[in-house]
Amino acid sequence: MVHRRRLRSAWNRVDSGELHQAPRQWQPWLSDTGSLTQKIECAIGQKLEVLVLRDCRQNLNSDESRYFHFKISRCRIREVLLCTNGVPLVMARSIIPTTSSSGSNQEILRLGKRPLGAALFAKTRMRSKKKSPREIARLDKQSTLWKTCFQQYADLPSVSWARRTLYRLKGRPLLVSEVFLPALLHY
Ligand SMILES: C=C(O[C@@H]1C=C(C(=O)O)C=C[C@H]1O)C(=O)O
Repeated sequence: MVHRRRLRSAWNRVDSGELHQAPRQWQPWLSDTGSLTQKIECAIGQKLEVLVLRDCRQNLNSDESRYFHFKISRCRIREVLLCTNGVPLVMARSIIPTTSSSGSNQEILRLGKRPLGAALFAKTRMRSKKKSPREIARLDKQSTLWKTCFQQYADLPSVSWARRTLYRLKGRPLLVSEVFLPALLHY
């Protein structure tokens, strides 16, 4: 009998004590619970540039399918680089299931070059008091997310620290993965 090879996942819950495994300089970025866009813009003292690499319906990678218990295989995926003065600071990949971008969410998620955080952290939006579940990972060339991001961003360092957060927009899930790039440490 062929046993399904258990998908290797490098992800650990940030509140499971794994944060101290990360390099000290990445820990505040991995654990911050507010808007990443706002945190970066505060650090750089100006608005971020959002370079949209892809924003279309695609297949999930194996890690993401497993995260959603294989219930969804194809949905809207948005991949961006958050830059300042043309220098990438973060690569982000957001999984937006069809059910999460329908109804009144459809207009809210019509983003273009606006950062997703502007929708998720809008003052007008009631935010649930519950903390959004957060995982962190040390990505290398064997990591599923590393391989997925490298297809869109060839300058991705061979070892990168990342986080992924399950946000909810009007109760509907969005999985946001963010890979931190070396230039962010200049701020
Ligand atoms: C979720 C946020 O939005 C940021 C912007 C994104 C985008 O525009 O696609 C994706 C992830 C984040 O880095 C945030 O600011 O916290």
